[in-house]
Amino acid sequence: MTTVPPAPDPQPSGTDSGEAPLVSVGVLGARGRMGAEVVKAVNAADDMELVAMVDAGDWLFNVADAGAQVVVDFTRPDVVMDNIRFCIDQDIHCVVGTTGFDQERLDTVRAWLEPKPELGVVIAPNFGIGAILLMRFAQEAARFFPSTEIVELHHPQKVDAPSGTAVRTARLIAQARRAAGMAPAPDATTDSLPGARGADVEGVAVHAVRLSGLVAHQEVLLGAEGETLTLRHDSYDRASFMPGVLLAVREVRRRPGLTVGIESFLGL
Ligand SMILES: NC(=O)C1=CN([C@@H]2O[C@H](COP(=O)(O)OP(=O)(O)OC[C@H]3O[C@@H](n4cnc5c(N)ncnc54)[C@H](OP(=O)(O)O)[C@@H]3O)[C@@H](O)[C@H]2O)C=CC1
Ligand SMILES: O=C(O)C1=N[C@H](C(=O)O)C[C@H](O)C1
Repeated sequence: MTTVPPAPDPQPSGTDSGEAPLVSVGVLGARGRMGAEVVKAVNAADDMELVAMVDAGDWLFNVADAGAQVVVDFTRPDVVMDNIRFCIDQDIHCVVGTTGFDQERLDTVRAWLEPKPELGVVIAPNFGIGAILLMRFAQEAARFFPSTEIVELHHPQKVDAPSGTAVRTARLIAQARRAAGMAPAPDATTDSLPGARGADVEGVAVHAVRLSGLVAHQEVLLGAEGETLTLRHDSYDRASFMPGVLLAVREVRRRPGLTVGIESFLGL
């Protein structure tokens, strides 16, 4: 797919009317499930203009040639680092929803940004407001419950497991448990089939379900003697991620450096 200019705008810059200029946005992964939703959302936003859509096999320079100020990336964990590097080299701000970021990758992006103090990159494993609140609630609750496990449930086309959201939730819970000086969660299992107890993310068990009919869902199960607390979030439609994505596109140009998660944009 080559660069596809948006429908002509009667006042493309917004400046003739005295309004703020439109933010020029390029979308990477534009033909994918999330990318296509971002294209729709940007086209519907009256303060943005879509200047480039790029997918696998397309010429990445299209986003630079089209003058994108902000690129939104929903591609794949195995290509996203190259895309970010490219955007930083081209002085383009980046909003990244693609998953697969560990501490090493985040440190690498931070290092790439050092010589470009005016540039912003936002990397968020989940732009859904409910999912962000679930992470916060889980973090708050963790210190009160000796046991915490995570079950994430997604559509079967998802390429990574566990989900980026589940990994981040587990890390936040683990951090809260460490800060509270808690012992490891009780678990007497000595004999199980490999995988039966899920993945171990900093001491928190994470279980991944892939099921036709699902979109993106997560439960955090917390247990103490005689009681459990279950926190659950459901994204039934990818439209649920769009308010967060558009917020990040608006914020990224005034947030230089690397921002992980959009909690701070929401006042959390
Ligand atoms: N942060 C958040 O809120 C959310 C994050 N995600 C994450 O977003 C990512 C994408 O998810 P989803 O949209 O479902 O996946 P899709 O597979 O539907 O979309 C990814 C698209 O990117 C394309 N692509 C692959 N390589 C490149 C490249 N080098 N340059 C440009 N495009 C490329 C793919 O093409 P092809 O199929 O030909 O490879 C595909 O069209 C995943 O990591 C997912 O976990 C998803 C939902 C919400
Ligand atoms: O691939 C998906 O669909 C999703 N990916 C993100 C993740 O891995 O956390 C966000 C959401 O769960 C949907």
